[in-house]
This record gives sequence, structure tokens and C-alpha cells, in this order.
Amino acid sequence: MDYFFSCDWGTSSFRLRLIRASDLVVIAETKSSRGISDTYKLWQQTSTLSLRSDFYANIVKDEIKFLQQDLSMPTDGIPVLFSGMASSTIGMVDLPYKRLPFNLDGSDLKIEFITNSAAANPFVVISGACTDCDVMRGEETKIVGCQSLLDNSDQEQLLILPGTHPKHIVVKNNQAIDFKTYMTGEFFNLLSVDSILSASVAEGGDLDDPQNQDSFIEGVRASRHSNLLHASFMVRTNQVLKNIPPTQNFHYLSGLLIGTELGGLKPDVPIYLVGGAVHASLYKLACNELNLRVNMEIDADLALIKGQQAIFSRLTGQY
Ligand SMILES: Nc1ncnc2c1ncn2[C@@H]1O[C@H](COP(=O)(O)OP(=O)(O)OP(=O)(O)O)[C@@H](O)[C@H]1O
Ligand SMILES: O=C(O)C(=O)C[C@@H](O)[C@H](O)CO
Repeated sequence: MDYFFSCDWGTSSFRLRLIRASDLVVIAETKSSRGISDTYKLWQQTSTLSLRSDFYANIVKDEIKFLQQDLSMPTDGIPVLFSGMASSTIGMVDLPYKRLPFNLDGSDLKIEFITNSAAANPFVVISGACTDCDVMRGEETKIVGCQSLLDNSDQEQLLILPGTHPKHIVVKNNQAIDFKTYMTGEFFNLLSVDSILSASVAEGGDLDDPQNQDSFIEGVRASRHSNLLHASFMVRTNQVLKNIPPTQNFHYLSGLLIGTELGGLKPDVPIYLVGGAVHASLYKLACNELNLRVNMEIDADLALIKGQQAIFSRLTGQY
């Protein structure tokens, strides 16, 4: 089998890609807002009608059908590899975590094959990892995909994975040994969409615009010397008292939250930034302002695909 479907089913979005395994080329992809959080709420509203796993599997089947429309090749039988919240308490199946440490080659992560006679594609679910007090689902697969780029030594390296629940993962000797989760992306969303501050922020301003960049850096600086609960209210007073435009305020809030997340990191530990283009620019700017050294930037989508391929090929001996 020279193809696999890569499914990254996160808290807030669903991403499905058809991958050619030999060279990791993305043949087709789709992204929707049918994240696990909304899917779970939807299933609860209709729970008398279907089993949870069937309800989720039907969404995947719909998305494969959608991708199939523009494809000139059959996709029946191609395995779907799931990472992320698909294996969580609110996901398709609830799988136990691998307790840290885990090996960066993916050899000790937990995997489950789901057999569903009605599905044309076998499902393979990669479970998450945990410590005594923290959990991750999805990021462990990305870390496996980063392995070849990391330094296999006893020096600690810090992998920062921005997103809804950013992770700071400590790696050494080819193992992930510790991590911490931050609510940065979720707080950003709650504050900018659901709080009183929503009236004072607007998306859409470019970070390359010097005024937006200055506002972002002002937010990062405020995170160093001011209390978060006080400094976040400045988004409102910036607008009410100083007429700061909402697009600039958006960047101030972003800088404030990202700066708060990064505050307290040790400057001597090399950082590997594993994110998409938008987050990478923001985090690089914040690290620069906080005198933190970014050793390397790694594309998070590619890391995920490489990680899934590595884990699946260990299981099947294929690819
Ligand atoms: N300028 C910004 N500053 C801080 N956070 C942001 C900014 N723009 C978007 N975000 C946050 O980034 C998150 C979305 O990014 P991304 O899609 O990479 O996250 P993810 O973790 O992969 O998502 P999922 O929830 O599907 O797992 C949202 O939580 C959003 O609030
Ligand atoms: O395992 C869970 O239940 C999580 O909430 C993990 C979550 O933080 C993801 O790692 C990123 O969204």
C-alpha cells in the first residue's frame, strides 16, 4: 500500500490528507471546523440515534467522500491514521495514554486498530501521552516526526508546539521526558470572541505592519511586568481611552498571551519551534523579545505526516 490518509482531528478542527507514503507528497487535503469539541456536542444532541464511534466514523467517511470527488484514484482499503483528540474522552474511542518517557522513534506509543465492517478504510488510532499531571494527544506524533532533526544527546532540548493548547516538551537522549500544556490559543479565542474584549479587537491585520508588530511586542513586554488579569483589560482601555484600532489591539492581546506562556523559560535551552506559518512568526517575535534562542523551525504539518508514517511503518513493515 503506497498511500495512507493522515487525519489530524484536533479540539477545534478536522484535517484529512491523502499522502503518498514513498515521498510524503500530499495528494489531496481537506480541512473543516468539525473539531472534536463540536463533534462531541453534536453527538450528545443526537446520542439516542447512534453509537459514539459510529457517529464519528460517519463524519470521517463523509470527509473521505468529499476528497474522493476530485481524485482519479480509488481510495477503498487505504488506512486512515488518526492523531489528536480522536482518541480522547470526547473522541471517537477513548484510549489510554502512554506514560512518559516515550521513545522518539514512536516504538512505545499505544496504537489501536478499529475494525468497522461498514467502513471501506481501516482505522488506526494513535493514542496520546501523559505525565502525572498533564496530557497530550496529537503532539506526540509530531514529536516522532521531528526525531531526525533533533540532537540525539543528553543535552535537553525544548520543543514548543503552538496551537489551541500549546505544549512545551522536553526531549533528551532520544526520549520525550517531560512537558507542560498552556491554554494560550483557547484563552485567545475565549477573550477575543466571547469576552467584553471582543468589541475592542478585530482579526485581519498583518503582523508585518509595523504598528501591529509594535502592539504585539507591547503585549509581550506587558506580560513580563504586569499581571495578566490586569494587562488583558488594557485591550479595552486602549480602545476606549487611547483610540487604538481593534486590529492593533488583536496583536497586543496575542503578544500578551504568548509572552505569558513563554515567560520563565530558561534562555540556555535550545528551542525547536514546531508550528504553522502564522504561529511561527508570532512565537519567533516573542522569543526574540524575551531573549530566547530559537534553534530551528519545523513545519508542524510535515512533522505530523512524518510521525504517522514512522509509527505506521513500524507496525506494518510497509513504506
Ligand atoms: N494571533 C494569535 N495569537 C494567539 N493565538 C492565536 C492567534 N491566532 C490564532 N490563535 C489560536 O490558535 C489556535 C488555532 O491554531 P491551530 O489550528 O494551529 O491549533 P491546533 O492546536 O492545531 O487546533 P486544534 O484545536 O484543532 O487542535 C486557536 O486556539 C486560536 O485561538
Ligand atoms: O488528552 C486530552 O484530553 C487533551 O485535552 C489533550 C489536548 O491538550 C491536546 O494535546 C491538544 O489540544
